Amino acid sequence: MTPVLQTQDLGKRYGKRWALRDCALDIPAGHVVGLVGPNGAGKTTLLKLATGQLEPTAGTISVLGGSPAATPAQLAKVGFVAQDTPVYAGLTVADHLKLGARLNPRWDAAMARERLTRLGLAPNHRAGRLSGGERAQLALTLGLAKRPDLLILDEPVASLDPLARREFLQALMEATVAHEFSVVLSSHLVSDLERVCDYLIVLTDSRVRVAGEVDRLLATHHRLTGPRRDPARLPADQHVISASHTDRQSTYVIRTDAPIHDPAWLVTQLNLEDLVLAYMDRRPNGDRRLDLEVQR
Ligand SMILES: Nc1ncnc2c1ncn2[C@@H]1O[C@H](COP(=O)(O)OP(=O)(O)OP(=O)(O)O)[C@@H](O)[C@H]1O
Repeated sequence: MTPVLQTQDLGKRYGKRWALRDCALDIPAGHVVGLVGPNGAGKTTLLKLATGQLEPTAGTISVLGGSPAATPAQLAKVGFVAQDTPVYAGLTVADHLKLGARLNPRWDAAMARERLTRLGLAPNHRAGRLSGGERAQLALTLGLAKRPDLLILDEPVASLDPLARREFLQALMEATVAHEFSVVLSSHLVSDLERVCDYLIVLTDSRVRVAGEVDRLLATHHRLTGPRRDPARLPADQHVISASHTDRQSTYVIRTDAPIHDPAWLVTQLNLEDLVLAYMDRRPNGDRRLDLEVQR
């Protein structure tokens, strides 16, 4: 099956500063991909490269097997809702639906109408007078109604209240099941990602730190707690992701495919938030053997 997103040595530089570099991804179709990382990590840059709004400085990127935004057919396959959920301030809600129907070959008019009615967005309401959250709901509805093969959402739920966030993520999940499309969404809200994502990318300092299916990542990462131990004394197949020590105790987050038999360690499983935080931990980490791991 054609990957939804494939990059090789992908990089983007603004002036002298790399916003994204050495990015290698190969994401199969059919996933809801969570993209997470601190402010300024390069998430929006990656999403804009994927939608053809930015050109790479280095490397290559292919989306659904094609060059981003290269042809009308490619544009029709990819939906994008930007971080600031832009809408046309002078147009009404109904105008947006008419425009969507005219511009998108697979437009789902019934779904868009039904969803906006349920959300209480009146057709004659000017978009410029909507609240931030209502504007986001309009933009997200347009993204869903486009019925793309890949929907890219840059912090889609940031301006929504908790109930609206839950409703949107539920609708997104139902739509992916019903219409079998892929989603890439960035968010700082790991609990939201935990609810909907089955594939994770962690970006920090302009680089992909980890990428892979959530189940596999959770099965291969563990927290080890026990008597203080130097990282050099860990088995070679245990790759240190993060480490912290007190005088007597060490705590490691490691990645390994092998079972852990050492009785000195208390081994605990991680949840998605633990995993993300371990990769985002920027404390100096002595003998860190691996800080970049990409899995399919
Ligand atoms: N147009 C631009 N010109 C110069 N630098 C830019 C530009 N856009 C982004 N950057 C820089 O590139 C880096 C990555 O920015 P990006 O917006 O991709 O991060 P992000 O992970 O999406 O951050 P956030 O979580 O805060 O939205 C940042 O250091 C940012 O200042």
